Amino acid sequence: MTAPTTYAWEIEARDLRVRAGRRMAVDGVTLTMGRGVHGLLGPNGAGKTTLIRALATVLKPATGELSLLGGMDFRELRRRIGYLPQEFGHHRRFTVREFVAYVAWLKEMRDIPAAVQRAVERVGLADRADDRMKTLSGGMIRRVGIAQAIVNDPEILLLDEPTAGLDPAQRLRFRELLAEIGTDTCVVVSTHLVEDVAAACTDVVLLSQGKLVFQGTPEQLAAKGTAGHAGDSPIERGYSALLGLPHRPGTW
Ligand SMILES: Nc1ncnc2c1ncn2[C@@H]1O[C@H](COP(=O)(O)OP(=O)(O)OP(=O)(O)O)[C@@H](O)[C@H]1O
Repeated sequence: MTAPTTYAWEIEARDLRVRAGRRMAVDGVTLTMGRGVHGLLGPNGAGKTTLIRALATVLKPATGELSLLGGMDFRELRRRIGYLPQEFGHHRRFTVREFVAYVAWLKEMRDIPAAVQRAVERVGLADRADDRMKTLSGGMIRRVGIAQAIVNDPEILLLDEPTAGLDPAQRLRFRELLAEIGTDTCVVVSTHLVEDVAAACTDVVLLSQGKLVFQGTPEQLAAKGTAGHAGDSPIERGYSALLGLPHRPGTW
């Protein structure tokens, strides 16, 4: 049984600063995120991974406030969060089922076999559930990563570049799954693929150099762009406009 919701937002950050090494990689971010799919965008080094790691309670904020699910102790919080890191470590000799069950066990779940079966089915790996991880393709391993993140039906789901390594058909299915999960969960998904955001996100959060540049709907982001900005689609041009990237063919 889940406790009744007693908070206004699943995620609430106020003037949040988080260090990565010696650098303040998240540098004064204020935002709120509720249910829905929040696409976290930004150029390399913008601070997306660092923000997600702070939301996953892996990194402790240097200053500012971060309230997750209304504030509760870390152990309880971690049971209610799902997290797919960018570099997803797994045990090559574990089967898919063993690995997802192991994560469920770490989260102190009850009725683990049923939850594992459901998570594995949701990512389309039921027929590979008893195969060892080392026999899977890169895209399938990514899907196991998604399965372990959703096995506890989290209230906050954090996915750091989950579509890396997925082929186009898998990406489409993944977007559907995100939309499904986002109806009653706060999903934060970092990506470099602006078209993923347009197709799957209810809300876009754009970071640059550790600061929040924009938060709004994909349509509002698209409306920021003009033909003079870099990009193949309205939303990419909106992204470029907010980052001040002019259209300059032949340059990086
Ligand atoms: N462990 C570390 N030590 C030193 N600097 C770090 C460390 N981790 C991250 N950084 C720096 O902090 C900044 C933010 O990094 P972060 O990984 O959060 O960005 P990102 O938006 O996820 O980037 P990418 O899109 O390339 O994954 C970068 O300048 C990065 O070089």
